[in-house]
Amino acid sequence: MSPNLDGIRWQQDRKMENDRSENGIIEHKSYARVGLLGNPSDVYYGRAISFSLGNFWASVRLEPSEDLTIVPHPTHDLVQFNSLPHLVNRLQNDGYYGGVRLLMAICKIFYSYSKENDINLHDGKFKLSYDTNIPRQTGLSGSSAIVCAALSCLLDFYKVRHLIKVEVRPNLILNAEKELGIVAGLQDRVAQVYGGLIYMDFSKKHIEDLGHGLYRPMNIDLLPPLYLIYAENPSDSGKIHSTVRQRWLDGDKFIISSMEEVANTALEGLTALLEKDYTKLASLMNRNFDLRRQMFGNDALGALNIEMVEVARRVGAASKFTGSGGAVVVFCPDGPSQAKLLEDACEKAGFVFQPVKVMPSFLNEVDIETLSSKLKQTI
Ligand SMILES: Nc1ncnc2c1ncn2[C@@H]1O[C@H](COP(=O)(O)OP(=O)(O)O)[C@@H](O)[C@H]1O
Ligand SMILES: O=C(O)[C@H]1O[C@H](OP(=O)(O)O)[C@H](O)[C@@H](O)[C@@H]1O
Ligand SMILES: [Mg+2]
Repeated sequence: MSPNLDGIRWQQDRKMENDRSENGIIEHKSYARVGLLGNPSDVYYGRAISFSLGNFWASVRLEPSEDLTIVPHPTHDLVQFNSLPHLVNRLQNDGYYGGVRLLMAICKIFYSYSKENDINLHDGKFKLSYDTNIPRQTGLSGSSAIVCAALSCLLDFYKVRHLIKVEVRPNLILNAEKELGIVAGLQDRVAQVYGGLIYMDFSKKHIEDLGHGLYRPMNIDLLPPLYLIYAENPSDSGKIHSTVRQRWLDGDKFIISSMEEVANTALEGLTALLEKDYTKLASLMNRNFDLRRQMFGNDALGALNIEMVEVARRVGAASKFTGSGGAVVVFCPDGPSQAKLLEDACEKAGFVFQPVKVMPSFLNEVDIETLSSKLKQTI
């Protein structure tokens, strides 16, 4: 685009923003996330390093209104079908639910939290709608992106951003999903609330003393170029019930020690990133996935998911799941030529291959003020 056209586009964007703010309309985006090291130990008092992924996002729009309305999305909350096979096909691919229940759940959790903490909410009402381009069931945290963007809208509509600390917000997002029976941990929600690259420590002591983990934003320039692989229709992958959580609760020694080792990949990864020791980063990423595979087993992970990891490893790259499966994050130690080999291999295998775009932190001044002073600084 020419500089002149850029200028016109910029003015149009500003005009639209002004029009929206005059009408009291609030819009927030929340991005997908990549668990780079340590996941899923976040669910087990472990540690993680994750970042906000600019390639995909969800957006939520809040418009002041006479009634309180949650607007179904025209495609994600489809209730009108061409035929019975269309309905069945849709349920088989995407399940029964869209985002409406997520918006309702965060409204409930936000209200309860405000009440319990003597945060006064005005009587205004609103219409809440959403959109998302985060591929579903790919372990890129599409559900919490919708919840996170909605929470941000509520914070601004009720003007309580300064009263609900940044560290607490991931818990609210997680609680909204727990309310719906969605099994999840805090890692994703932390990355989505903070943006950028974050080191997280979920040690039992922190969780019990503070009610949340310790979260340290890191400079995104510490990251080498990374790539993302995902499957557009991730079939049955990762859906087989896993017994890992029960085994951990039952004190299974192998699961407990393996989870500690997974958590250590994040601790060692912190030093490796700070020193830009990318050889070490590659070995930690591989180790992280290998430990997951030993704990969960091939059936629970799914053949397609394992193939996504293997396709990268066959060209000598390091790879692991971004979340619980469906997408893989890759580091190519040999640089662009290796990435090209991988791109070709992905095309042959029918996987989508994309360079990763890391989103910088999007905390504003009001958000940062809610943080305790030693957690304000980026490491
Ligand atoms: N793209 C989407 N559009 C609408 N709702 C979604 C979308 N992705 C997830 N959800 C909602 O979140 C719930 C959990 O989604 P999940 O499969 O865990 O996705 P993810 O791993 O991407 O977070 C779904 O049952 C649905 O209610
Ligand atoms: O297993 C994991 O790595 C993560 O799984 C969940 O994320 P999802 O995007 O649904 O795959 C969970 O919410 C995270 O806390 C785990 O680390
Ligand atoms: Mg989810």
